[in-house]
Amino acid sequence: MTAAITLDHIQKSFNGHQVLKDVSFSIEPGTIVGYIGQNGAGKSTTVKIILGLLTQDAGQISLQGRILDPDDDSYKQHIGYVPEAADVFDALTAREYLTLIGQLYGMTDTAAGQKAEALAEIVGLGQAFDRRITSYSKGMRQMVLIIASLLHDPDILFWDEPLNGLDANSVLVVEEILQELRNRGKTIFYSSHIMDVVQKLSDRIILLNNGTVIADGSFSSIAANADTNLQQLFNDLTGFAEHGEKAKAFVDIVTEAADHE
Ligand SMILES: Nc1ncnc2c1ncn2[C@@H]1O[C@H](COP(=O)(O)OP(=O)(O)OP(=O)(O)O)[C@@H](O)[C@H]1O
Repeated sequence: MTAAITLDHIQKSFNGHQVLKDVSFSIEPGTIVGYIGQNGAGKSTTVKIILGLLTQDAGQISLQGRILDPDDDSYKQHIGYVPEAADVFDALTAREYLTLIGQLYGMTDTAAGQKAEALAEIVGLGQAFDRRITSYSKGMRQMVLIIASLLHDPDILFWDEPLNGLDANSVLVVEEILQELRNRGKTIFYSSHIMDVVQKLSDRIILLNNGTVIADGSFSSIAANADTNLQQLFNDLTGFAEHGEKAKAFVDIVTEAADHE
């Protein structure tokens, strides 16, 4: 089977600091991959390189068996992206914004508008669909981004913190949507810091630390024993043991009597 995503020895530095030292993996279609790592580990950088928003210093990327060519962006038709921090044109209504996105992917405005409205209705945005996005809550904006990433029915999804700002009910809906997409052969590559969700949803977990992949596999295959959970495993593998001491030292300083002028 042709891999959906293949990274072959990717390296990337910023200002002399090597963020990605040597990152390689290959992902089969129809897989949900949780891409995890500490803040600043290089998760967003990896995704931006795959999407052509950044250029790697070394290494090769293939999507659906085709080596990415920076001069040919036709592969973007097959990709959906939810960025971690999105610039939405929030002076537009959701209808206007999503119709515009659909058009950028080659849909007619009628088809894009109708599809977006039907999706918005299902996730509870129907009544707000013709309101400006400036008036939306964080969770509502996130749903707009999720719809925007799916309008053109892409094969591969890159979602950076897709559950950002969503309430508990919306999280459940999005989790089910992810699983349904996977069941229909889509590949989902997402990053999140919510370890219980990553543990529950991911067919495969890839843990990035110090610029390399230090764990890669299903949760049961990377867990040392059956009693652990992904949060514990993450702490162990990234060498982070002293969270209690850190919290105490932090609050000691907060509550320390200060000299005031
Ligand atoms: N355009 C840039 N210029 C300089 N440094 C950058 C740039 N983009 C990212 N970095 C640095 O690269 C490192 C990795 O950043 P990245 O955003 O990929 O991390 P991340 O794993 O996604 O983190 P988080 O979980 O906090 O979102 C950080 O040290 C960041 O400061």
